[in-house]
Amino acid sequence: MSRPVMGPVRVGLLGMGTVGGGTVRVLRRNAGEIARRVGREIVIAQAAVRNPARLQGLDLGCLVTSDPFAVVRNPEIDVVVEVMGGIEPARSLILEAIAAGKHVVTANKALLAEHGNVIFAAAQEQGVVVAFEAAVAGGIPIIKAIREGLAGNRIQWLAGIINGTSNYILTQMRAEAKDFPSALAEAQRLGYAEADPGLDIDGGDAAHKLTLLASIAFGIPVDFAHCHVEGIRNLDRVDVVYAEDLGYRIKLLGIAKRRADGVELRVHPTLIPERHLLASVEGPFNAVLVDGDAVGQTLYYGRGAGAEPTASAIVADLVDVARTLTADPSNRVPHLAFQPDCMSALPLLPMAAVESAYYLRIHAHNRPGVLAQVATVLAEHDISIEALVQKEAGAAADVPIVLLLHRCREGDLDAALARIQALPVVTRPVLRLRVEGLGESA
Ligand SMILES: NC(=O)C1=CN([C@@H]2O[C@H](COP(=O)(O)OP(=O)(O)OC[C@H]3O[C@@H](n4cnc5c(N)ncnc54)[C@H](O)[C@@H]3O)[C@@H](O)[C@H]2O)C=CC1
Ligand SMILES: N[C@@H](CC=O)C(=O)O
Ligand code: NA
Repeated sequence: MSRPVMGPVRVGLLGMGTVGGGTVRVLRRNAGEIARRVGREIVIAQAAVRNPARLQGLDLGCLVTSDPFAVVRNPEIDVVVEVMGGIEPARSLILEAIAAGKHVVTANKALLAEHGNVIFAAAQEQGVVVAFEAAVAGGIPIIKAIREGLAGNRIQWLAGIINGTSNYILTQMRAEAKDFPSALAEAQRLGYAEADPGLDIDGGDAAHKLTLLASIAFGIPVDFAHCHVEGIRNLDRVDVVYAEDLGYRIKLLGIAKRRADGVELRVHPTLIPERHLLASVEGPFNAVLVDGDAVGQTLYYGRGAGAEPTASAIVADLVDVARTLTADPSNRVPHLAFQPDCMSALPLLPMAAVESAYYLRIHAHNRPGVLAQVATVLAEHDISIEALVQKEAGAAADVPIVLLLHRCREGDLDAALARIQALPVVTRPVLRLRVEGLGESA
């Protein structure tokens, strides 16, 4: 049977930076392959570029404007691709595109984590798609995997390395013996870091992505405000070395766990056993481990950042949108994987309710009896010590004591830590890291 000939899908591109440039290249290079998949061409009909004069002779083969609203208001555009980043004007542009009945593809995890509920509700109302595969773990098709591939499962938990910059820094500190500032400078030079690298090293970027993952895994509204966020800024190379001595690697993990009483949603540096698959994810790579009741554990690995890996996800979303342009909106895959009127009201739990094992680095005066004081406080809170590392102090006045603690409630540890911190022998803020086995015994 012959197929009706349809004109191209016309895309309006907002932003021509790293991801925008990659999207133009991939769409062009693979145009024939994409048309074979979709049954029609996907072309960029108009692009908004902040400074068109700086395109330096690069022929985009389309209308170019410096006004992104002109793209959104162009009646010839079917799909808007937002790869400018930031909250405004991206938020207003996307809402206006939706109101005009246009589909949207975006890589903007910050915007969706903070304003996703409003944006997805508006899209639902208008019967258009807001696709966001590029927003989480770049080129890894993790949204597709969870929302569609694992749709038969009750997902129990997921854990991921979802910030390439932090993972690159931790790898450099461990494998190349680099200190934190020079590893960060290198990550920036290589283009992994956000414009504001604070979003990477303080955990905000990973938390944006984790918030979106938790929504599609558990069918809960997007709730970035209640995600616990801790980055790697306060880590020292000594922690990486101590962790290694103890048989662990430190990774910045995003963890989302469904419990009977609520959902744990937390981003923090975490010690994981060095034999665990996630421990060997190095450099700027990302990996997400998902545990479903039917399938068990599945692991997704690949490049979480960079021009073409991220463009791979943008173009895949464009293909998806192009394929569903003529479909009845009520038959589309829901934005957050579950029907909007079937979202769960499970609360996000405070960290005090989380149970974990812990790593502590305590600096104290080099005197007899210090360890006994610390151990007594822990014992009074029913917290037991699994391992202890104390290097030869020599003549040093201040010596780090590193402890691995058995699993306990974080609220109990908080109470014990307040007392340990107040001991006159303790000289600096105590560093506390969580230790997770991720399905294996920690
Ligand atoms: N770079 C990466 O590896 C990844 C980036 N993302 C997300 O993709 C988005 C874009 O990131 P990048 O391409 O790396 O940023 P970028 O800074 O390289 O590019 C953004 C571009 O948008 C342009 N722009 C900003 N405001 C504009 C305006 N009002 N009018 C016209 N142009 C405007 C800028 O001039 C710049 O060329 C962000 O939301 C980012 O978080 C997501 C996954 C990976
Ligand atoms: N800065 C981010 C880029 C992709 O999302 C990262 O390092 O992962
Ligand atoms: Na992705």
